[in-house]
Amino acid sequence: MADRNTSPASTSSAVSCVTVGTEQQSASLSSAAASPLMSTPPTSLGDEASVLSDAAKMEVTAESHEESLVLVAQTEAQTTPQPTPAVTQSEGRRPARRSRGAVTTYNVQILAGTAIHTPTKYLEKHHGNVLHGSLEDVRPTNTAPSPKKKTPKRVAEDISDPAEAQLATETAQAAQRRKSSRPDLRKDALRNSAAAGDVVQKATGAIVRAGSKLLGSLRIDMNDSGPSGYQQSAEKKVIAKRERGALPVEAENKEEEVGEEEQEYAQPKSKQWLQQGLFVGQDRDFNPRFSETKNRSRRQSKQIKKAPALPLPMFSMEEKLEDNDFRRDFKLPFDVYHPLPKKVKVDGWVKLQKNRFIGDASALWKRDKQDSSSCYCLPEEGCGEACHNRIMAYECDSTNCKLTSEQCGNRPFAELKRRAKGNGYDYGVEVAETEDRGYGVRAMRTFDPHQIIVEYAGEIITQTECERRMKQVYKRDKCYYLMSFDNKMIIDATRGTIARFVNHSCEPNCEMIKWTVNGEPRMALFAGSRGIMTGEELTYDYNFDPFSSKTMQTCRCGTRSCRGVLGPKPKHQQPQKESLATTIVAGAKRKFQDFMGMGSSSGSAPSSPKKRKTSAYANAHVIKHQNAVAEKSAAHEKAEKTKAEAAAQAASRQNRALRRSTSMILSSSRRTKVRRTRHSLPITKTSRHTTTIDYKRRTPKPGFVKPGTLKAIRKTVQRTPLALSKSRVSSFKTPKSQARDATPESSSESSDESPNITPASLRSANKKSLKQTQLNFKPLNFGASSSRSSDDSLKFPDSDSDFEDAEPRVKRFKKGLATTTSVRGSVKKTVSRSIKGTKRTFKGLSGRATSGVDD
Ligand SMILES: C[S@@+](CC[C@H](N)C(=O)[O-])C[C@H]1O[C@@H](n2cnc3c(N)ncnc32)[C@H](O)[C@@H]1O
Repeated sequence: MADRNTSPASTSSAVSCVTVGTEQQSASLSSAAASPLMSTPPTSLGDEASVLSDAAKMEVTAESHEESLVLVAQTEAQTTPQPTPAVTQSEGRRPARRSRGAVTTYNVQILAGTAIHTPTKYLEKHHGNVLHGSLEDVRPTNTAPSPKKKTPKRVAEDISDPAEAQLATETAQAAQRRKSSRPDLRKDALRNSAAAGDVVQKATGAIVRAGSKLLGSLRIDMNDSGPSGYQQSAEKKVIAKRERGALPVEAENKEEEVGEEEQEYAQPKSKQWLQQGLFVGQDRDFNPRFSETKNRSRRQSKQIKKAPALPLPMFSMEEKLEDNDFRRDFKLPFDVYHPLPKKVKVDGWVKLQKNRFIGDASALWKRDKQDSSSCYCLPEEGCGEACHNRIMAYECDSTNCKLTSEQCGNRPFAELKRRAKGNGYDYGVEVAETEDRGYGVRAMRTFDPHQIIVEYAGEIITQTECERRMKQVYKRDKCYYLMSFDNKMIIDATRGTIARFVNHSCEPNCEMIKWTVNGEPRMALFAGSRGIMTGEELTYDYNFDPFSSKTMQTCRCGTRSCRGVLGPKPKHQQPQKESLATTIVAGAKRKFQDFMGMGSSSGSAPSSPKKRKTSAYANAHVIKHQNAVAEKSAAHEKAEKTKAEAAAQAASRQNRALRRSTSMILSSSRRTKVRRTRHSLPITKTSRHTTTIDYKRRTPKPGFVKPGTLKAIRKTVQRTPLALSKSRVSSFKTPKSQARDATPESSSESSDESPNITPASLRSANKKSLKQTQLNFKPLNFGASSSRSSDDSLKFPDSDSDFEDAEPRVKRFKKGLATTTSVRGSVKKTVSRSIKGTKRTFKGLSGRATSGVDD
């Protein structure tokens, strides 16, 4: 116990609670409390806390006791000598718990005056007697006893307990001793704390003032200007006062101080936040004395050309670097937190969030309700890739899917709806301007592969309404926002969602897909298999239908595999087949028209609504391209025409020749008849059928059919009989004189000399003779005398068998004649048709070109 008492660290705890048991004890302890060691303030927070807690408990008691004891002690001290504190036997023993609980406990901390360490705030809260103001106010000016001081007297007089009286005496003595060295310590301490509070407050004020002045001076230095804000206004007031001369300098200074204090700290203003760094966004000629607006107007008046702020490099620095002219100073953009260029506002765009039916479309729509689909996915599958609805592009809902919306992963349009309720970044797309394709759509966030991005919604119209709009409403428009939808319906997104601004690309990053949602078809843009990055332009393949599009538009997507036009790649002109003239020319014409993008409906009529999007006006580039193609095609047509003419000439020559041969054949036939009549032979009928033949193979080439053809035919006819007898084939020579002199009579005579003719030999002889016909073009003297020398086996075909044998050849000639006639006719027709068609084509093309250029 003695050790503990001597320890300064344990002082507070040792002395914080003193149990007054006996007189001796109390005397010894009170003396201990009065010793300087015991007044050492606590050093630890825990200790202090314990002090505070004790102080709170015993505060009132201790205070009242202190006062009373001091008075009692004073009176007793005057009468009795001070007893020397003695250590009794019982000092080393701790009293029993019961005895300890029965006695009064005092807070010696407060008694000893060490409560100085209690924070002022705490005292203010828990003690009514904390002193404020200057020390003068606290210092007793009036020595007259206060009425309050009488109360303790009464209390002291009331003390009847001898133990308490003893304690009071001892405490009074201790207090007396303390008073001699530290008069009224507690009050002083309280005063001191109040004064210290004031000092701290003032010091804080001074520091803040100094800080603001320093900041002001810094601003002045940096900006070559005076301070700003409220400080400036305070200074202005002072200057104004000086100017008025209303105050002398000293008074003025005082007033200034007080004024500043009042102005700045009496009513603290809301905190002034710095909006930006000191130099960010400042131009060289920026004067901070002036407002932003005034600075701007001053700069504008100076007409200094400033470089516009650059967009951040990650999006456009590459192209800027490629631009050699781009060599300018730049400053950091103020809105560095907004990396993308600002989104644009599109004039005249009426936004629609969902489809709206116009006119008859609604009725038609109801009539053709969609089919249904359902899936049987398990929760663990989550309607993934294998979901039946997903495969069929049907959105799952409570009617066709058993999973909950949290479990199911096939509800894209529901997701879209959720996103639309969020902020712009949830929605994820915005309109932006492209360099050469008008407006476009840009992603403000990332999208997963195949994730829904935005719905293509607008007015649902019928084909009739579409045509009406094309003719009347959109006839001067450059862009159409029409998309073939479902069941001959068209979505006109002129009033519609942002999806209407999505441009075409030959290497797109999105897809436009039709889905069935709650039984209704809906179109939406989905991310492609690569997904989408923030800032990427969204594109899909327009997939124009070339048969219904009126004009092709040049594609400016700039991808490697760009097809050059919006739509499928134009087919190259295939080499023309020289088949039948009709087929050729008709085919060529169709291909030419296809290539030029002119269907049967081309002209002034609007294009078919089947096509997804068309442009009303072809630009100059397209027209140029079309002209080039037209020239090429015209040259080709011309070549075709020349060829056909040459063929026609040849055919006509052949025809003339055949006519001659026909007359010959006819005369021959007549003669045959005569002979037959004479010889009573049956007349062989000649076939008049026209066979369809291949133009290329059957039409004689120019130069092949010669005027001498007739002679060749005659010769063939003449020579045929020669082949009748094997023995005579080799000796086929007809002396001209003999042939000329030969008479039918003589020939008739000789006919009797050819009996050995078999059908087989005739056939083979015919073949051979036909071959020879083609090979030899010797003049044939058909009417020459059939007389022959005995050596020569030449025999005029005057016998029946001979004429019979000649019959197939006659047939073939007649057929040839018919064919040639038909070929001639068809060629003639085709050529005229071709010329007409070409004329029409050119007419149409020139008309279109003119209108396009005009536009
Ligand atoms: C549905 S709009 C797209 C939005 C359009 N850019 C705008 O400003 O409103 C279709 C039109 O955009 C233009 N366009 C779209 N993609 C294009 C591309 N790759 N090249 C050239 N023009 C394109 C064409 O004029 C086309 O007719």
